[in-house]
Amino acid sequence: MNLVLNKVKKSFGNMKAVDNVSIEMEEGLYGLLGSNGAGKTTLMRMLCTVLKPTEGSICYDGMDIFKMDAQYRDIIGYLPQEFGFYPNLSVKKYLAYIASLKGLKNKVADRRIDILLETTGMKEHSLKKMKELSGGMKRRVGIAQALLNDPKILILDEPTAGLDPIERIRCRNLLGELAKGKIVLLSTHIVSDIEAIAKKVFVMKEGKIIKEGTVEELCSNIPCKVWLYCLKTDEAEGFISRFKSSVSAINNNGKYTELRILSENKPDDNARLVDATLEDLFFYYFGIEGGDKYD
Ligand SMILES: Nc1ncnc2c1ncn2[C@@H]1O[C@H](COP(=O)(O)OP(=O)(O)OP(=O)(O)O)[C@@H](O)[C@H]1O
Repeated sequence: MNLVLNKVKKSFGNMKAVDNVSIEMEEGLYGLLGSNGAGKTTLMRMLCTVLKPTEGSICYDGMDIFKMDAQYRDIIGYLPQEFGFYPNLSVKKYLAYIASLKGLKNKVADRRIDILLETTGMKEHSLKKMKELSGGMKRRVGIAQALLNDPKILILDEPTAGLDPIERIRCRNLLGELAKGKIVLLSTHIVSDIEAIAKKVFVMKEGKIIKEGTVEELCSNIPCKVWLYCLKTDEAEGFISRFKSSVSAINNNGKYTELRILSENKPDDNARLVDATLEDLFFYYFGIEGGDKYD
């Protein structure tokens, strides 16, 4: 099973939202990492046949997905950033409604819904109305609706957006489990969403995939050095303002402050060289404005 994108482009007028993307995915979970406006949603919408590429092809097991048409849509599950939301339906009724839209027979739908309520930890909330759910619960229902047809390909656009840290961990664990036997592509601008679970990460910037590889490969090939430097907190401010655009993390423990600095040169005699993390890589390519760890 594979999904192959060959020189895929999508333009809106003169704007190249996706620019010459060629990637290949097999079974497993893939992360699509990029800042706001990088082109992630546009790419995902093409993978779901919601949008047609301006140029290039997307093939599933060698077949053009746009020619496969309904046959392809039967094997795909999609969680858009904003999914259709019926506030007065209970979770169970909402899932039954989406199942009927997807053409599932009642008996099959009932069985799938029971399994998915269990898998997503929503069983005890199944009679709650959609409007009564927390952000995390809504995302879990969103994942459940994408899984109703037991898809071979699962496309999730920022599934953890707006979740608190506990819900985010829960969501991450669930997705790690779900990836068995499927191609899962998850977009995010939050490194920790994919760091531990992605088989491979695609880094997207200005419509292009600028890097791809396992987390280890990406981190070991970051084109600069990463330094850890611990200094007294009252001395840190001046140092930070001097190295501002190179400081990827600040950890203040009261009396002392620890800085991660991306620099070719040793920033201070007492700084020590450390291994890069995916967070450092994101900072290297997108800078301070690129992500929002607390989103
Ligand atoms: N229908 C459209 N018409 C015109 N421009 C569009 C359209 N859809 C997307 N764009 C533009 O294409 C670029 C990529 O947008 P896209 O939504 O794919 O990025 P993204 O990486 O998903 O960002 P975010 O994380 O903010 O959702 C942006 O500059 C956006 O304004």
